[in-house]
Amino acid sequence: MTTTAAKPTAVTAPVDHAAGKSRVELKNVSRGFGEDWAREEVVRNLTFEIKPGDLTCIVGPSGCGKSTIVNMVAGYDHPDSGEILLNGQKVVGPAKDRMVVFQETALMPWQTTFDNVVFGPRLRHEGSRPEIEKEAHRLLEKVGLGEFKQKYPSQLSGGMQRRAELARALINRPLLLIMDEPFRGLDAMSRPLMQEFFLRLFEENRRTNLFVTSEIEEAIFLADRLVVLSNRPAQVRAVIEIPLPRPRQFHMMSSPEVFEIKRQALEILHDEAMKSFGGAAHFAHRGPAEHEARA
Ligand SMILES: Nc1ncnc2c1ncn2[C@@H]1O[C@H](COP(=O)(O)OP(=O)(O)OP(=O)(O)O)[C@@H](O)[C@H]1O
Repeated sequence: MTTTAAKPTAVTAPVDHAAGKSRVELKNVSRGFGEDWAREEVVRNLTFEIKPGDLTCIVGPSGCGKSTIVNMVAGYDHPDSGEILLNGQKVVGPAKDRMVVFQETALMPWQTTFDNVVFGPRLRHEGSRPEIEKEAHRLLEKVGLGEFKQKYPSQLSGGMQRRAELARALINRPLLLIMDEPFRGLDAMSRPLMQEFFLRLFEENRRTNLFVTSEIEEAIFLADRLVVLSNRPAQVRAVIEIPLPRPRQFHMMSSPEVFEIKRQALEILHDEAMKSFGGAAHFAHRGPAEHEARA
């Protein structure tokens, strides 16, 4: 199956006053795993801000600690030191004001797309049943799944599943939408369609967004700001503003300023990747025999 829609359907939305007004601050956040001598520091003194109505992209080398950061912002995990604030309030646990869309589908396979979307609000008895269902219908139309409401997740393509997840997150009207490599694993046709679809959705109401990706082009295309991370332990290596106007269009990606931003970010990422390969490169250069002889 292929992704069928690249533009959110025009459906009148109830006013969401919270969208686009939330600020997230990470202040000297550190996190490690393991006991005593075997403890590994994964995030070190991380400080950055996600401004209201902005899409902030975290980019970093593979395994540097991006999901660990997401888990802490979502409240699934806690910093060892430092703090995370949402509109000045310390994040102490998961809540529906911070919704996460992960790269793996989290849709319940035994429920229809519609039932997946209404699941959270129904469980929490938020509003009347007709209200919840009306909003679910609206959101599913919005994400282009109007005709797929009664399908099960396995009957949807990867791109459709991500859109269903978006509807499921958005029904909670989160103050912060967190996307953890949501388009990883999509095929080469679906990924740009999803990027454009997601951009249009974001640009409609500018809900404050934290987006994690390891694709630098995707980050530049989507973001207002890139937070470029170091190798593990993750630290902020650079914060790069993306001066492209909105609505974003693919043709903007061939401008000289995008080329320069890409060069800057790739230089840092390459530098960081080389650090993790440092030991291996040194080993390869001298050869195993020499190492064994010295052992
Ligand atoms: N709960 C945990 N217990 C022990 N180690 C953990 C835990 N969570 C993460 N780690 C370790 O932290 C490191 C960073 O993992 P994380 O998934 O945050 O990185 P990432 O940048 O998201 O990776 P990728 O680019 O592969 O998605 C890894 O070495 C991982 O094993």
